[in-house]
Amino acid sequence: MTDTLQACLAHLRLRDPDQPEFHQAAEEVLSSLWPFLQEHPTYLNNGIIERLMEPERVIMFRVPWVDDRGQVRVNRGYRVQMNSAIGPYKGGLRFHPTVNLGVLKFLAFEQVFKNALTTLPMGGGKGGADFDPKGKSDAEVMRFCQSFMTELARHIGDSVDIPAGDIGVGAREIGYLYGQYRRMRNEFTSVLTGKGLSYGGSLVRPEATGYGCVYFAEQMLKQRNLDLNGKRVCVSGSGNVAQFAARKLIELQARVISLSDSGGTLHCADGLSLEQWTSIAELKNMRRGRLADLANAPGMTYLPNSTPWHLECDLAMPCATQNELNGDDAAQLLEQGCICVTEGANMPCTLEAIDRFHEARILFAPGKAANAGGVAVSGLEMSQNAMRLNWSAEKVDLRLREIMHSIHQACEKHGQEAGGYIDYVKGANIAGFVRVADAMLAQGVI
Ligand SMILES: NC(=O)C1=CN([C@@H]2O[C@H](COP(=O)(O)OP(=O)(O)OC[C@H]3O[C@@H](n4cnc5c(N)ncnc54)[C@H](O)[C@@H]3O)[C@@H](O)[C@H]2O)C=CC1
Ligand SMILES: O=C(O)CCC(=O)C(=O)O
Repeated sequence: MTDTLQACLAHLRLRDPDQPEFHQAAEEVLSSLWPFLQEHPTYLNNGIIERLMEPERVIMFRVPWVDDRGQVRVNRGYRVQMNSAIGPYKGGLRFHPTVNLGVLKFLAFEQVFKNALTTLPMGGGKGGADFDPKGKSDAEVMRFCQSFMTELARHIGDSVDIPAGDIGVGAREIGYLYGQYRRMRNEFTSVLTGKGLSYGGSLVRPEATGYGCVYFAEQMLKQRNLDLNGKRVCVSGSGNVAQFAARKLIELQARVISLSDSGGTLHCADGLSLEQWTSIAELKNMRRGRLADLANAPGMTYLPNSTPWHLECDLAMPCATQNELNGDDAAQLLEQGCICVTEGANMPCTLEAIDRFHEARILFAPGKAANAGGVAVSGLEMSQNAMRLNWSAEKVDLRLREIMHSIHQACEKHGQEAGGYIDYVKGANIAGFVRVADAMLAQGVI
């Protein structure tokens, strides 16, 4: 399998032909790692690549539940336990109709490298279901979560596998999932992160992914003696990551000129104010509405069926979902003068888009580095739970900043190119890989 990069990728495609997202994530990682692997043949000779590509375990299960009309519904649930060489499996749960094994394998694979970059002892995993919480009542979501956890509970534990949120799984879902686990096991442990503050959650966990992404962008700009002050930033998405990225950007005097959802883009040419941000957060988190509902709000223009990438901006922060920014979008961003792209979502840019950013020598950071703040603070939530105490928001935020800074340093160290350009993709992949691969080598062929 490992004779050449192309043979390796061809083998993966042949083995699981219906998993294009996983192939894409593998291609991104392996292409940038390949020269390093040639220089360090021990990894290839010990089958590290073959083992990294194959999940340690995949759990797939039926999730039956009853809707508000009394009808029995069935969804498919999953947990991909990808790699536990450096710690228990850790990674979110996604509830979205597009969830399938290939999507979760790509997310779990990315998570392995991301968690290693945080320097905390966490392996990688990801799970979820093809359940769509959109349009469901709270009672339906609760019954679904209880059924999902009834099966998942036998495969997780605070030293085994610690899930958290992702798309479609926020505070409400984590609460229902945690309640069911506690009821079944009769124990109060750190088996999930992203918990509510009243039952073991950490301050700053809800904000951490978005804030961390902005801290990372600050470090990137610093490379070129720039800062966020006055910069126009296109943010996509309007969920957890997008909201808190936008919030921190506003705090740091940047101009957030867009947010989006799957229906379209909200354009705010002057930059979102804190009041506008608050009304959007309330719409999304409390009323679970669509951005189209704000079409007539003052100072904002709603662009139906549109992504934000044609808007004139200095920075782009894709924070919605995978492959939301393609090669043509990248070309448009470059044409409009964008100098920095920081991925808040997991794999939001296609391989073609990344190639364009690299060719143009602009700053580009992959999600596994830039959005690692969320899982990092999940790790801090686990530490606080284990010590049975709570840290202040200031303390958690400071640790988050330090971790994002150290990830940036690791990218700089391993991603240096001729002329001082930093290839953050290469840097993040090599730094994450070495930590996991060395632990695998030390533990023998398992
Ligand atoms: N929540 C977390 O702590 C972390 C999340 N991520 C990643 O960040 C991304 C966003 O996740 P969250 O904000 O947690 O989820 P969320 O469920 O809170 O928000 C998802 C957002 O994406 C939008 N969206 C979904 N599909 C879309 C599409 N096709 N086009 C445009 N918008 C679309 C939704 O409308 C929503 O605004 C995902 O890629 C996730 O894997 C990464 C690291 C941590
Ligand atoms: O906080 C966590 O454990 C998971 C976060 C996550 O799913 C991600 O980093 O993509």
